[in-house]
Amino acid sequence: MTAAMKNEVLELETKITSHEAYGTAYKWSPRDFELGSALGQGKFGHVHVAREKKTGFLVAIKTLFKSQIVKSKCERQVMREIEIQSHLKHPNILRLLTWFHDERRIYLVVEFAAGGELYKHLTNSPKGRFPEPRAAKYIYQVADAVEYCHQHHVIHRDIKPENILVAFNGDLKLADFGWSVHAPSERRKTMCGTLDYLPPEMVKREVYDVTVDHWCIGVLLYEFLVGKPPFESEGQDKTYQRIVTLDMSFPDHVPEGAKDLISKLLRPTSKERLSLDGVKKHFWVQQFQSA
Ligand SMILES: Nc1ncnc2c1ncn2[C@@H]1O[C@H](COP(=O)(O)OP(=O)(O)OP(=O)(O)O)[C@@H](O)[C@H]1O
Repeated sequence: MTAAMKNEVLELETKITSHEAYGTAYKWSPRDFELGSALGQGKFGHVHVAREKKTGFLVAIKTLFKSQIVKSKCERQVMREIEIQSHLKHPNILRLLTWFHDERRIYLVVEFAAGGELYKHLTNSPKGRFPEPRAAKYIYQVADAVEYCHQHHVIHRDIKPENILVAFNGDLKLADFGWSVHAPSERRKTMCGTLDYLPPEMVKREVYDVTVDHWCIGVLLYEFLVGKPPFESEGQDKTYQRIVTLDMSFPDHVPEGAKDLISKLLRPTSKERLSLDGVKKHFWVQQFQSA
């Protein structure tokens, strides 16, 4: 993206978030957006690409039906997701630009990630895995985004390829804060997240802290390079068993540097896990940063 384009995007983004184009008291409504094609189906409604009429700025609009939220007793979870996401401003975190609601629906106006789900990029790659430089670049961006979350006392808790989107310039955008929490020093486990990405302390329903995300980044990197997560098994019990005993192995093609990094993240106890700054500075990640 050229500097001029970057400025333009920034300017339009500011207009939308500050309501500058309309004045600060402006109340957004669906009439301000021209709805385009469907991007996907969410739990409580649909996601569409849309154009803000006055600025022409492309966004994604996620519509949530209030009745469905109430029926699933997810009011608090949805409000927490909105609350958390509206405060996070980082280049690798999907921006919630603004939101509004009417009698039946909540509309979330979010940054448009033209590349779609990272999961699809992974499955469409040759052999279902990413080449080393791409995996290293991605893991740096995820580590940077998650480090920012932790600095703002937010634990994501559900990092996986399905919850990461790709922007039009190829940068990653961490999304789906549905399971994230404001992090006190320690929390007691509530069962959530994908089995394959659960750390041992969550499997054992013990207290956990921000380093659950460090573990997930280790699983993510393994999946980037191997094409499947390290503890994937036939049944749920077997997956749990493999997680708590750290029963994993690397195929021959995984480079030594990446093995070293994954092993430093997939450690049984939280204190042993490499810091996120350590991930960004790891020699295997660093060697691809200028590439
Ligand atoms: N900002 C966006 N830009 C591009 N595509 C998007 C965007 N937001 C969502 N999508 C697409 O719409 C799909 C559904 O959205 P999303 O995952 O946010 O819904 P959800 O309610 O969280 O569903 P689930 O939790 O089941 O994934 C995504 O998988 C993605 O393909």
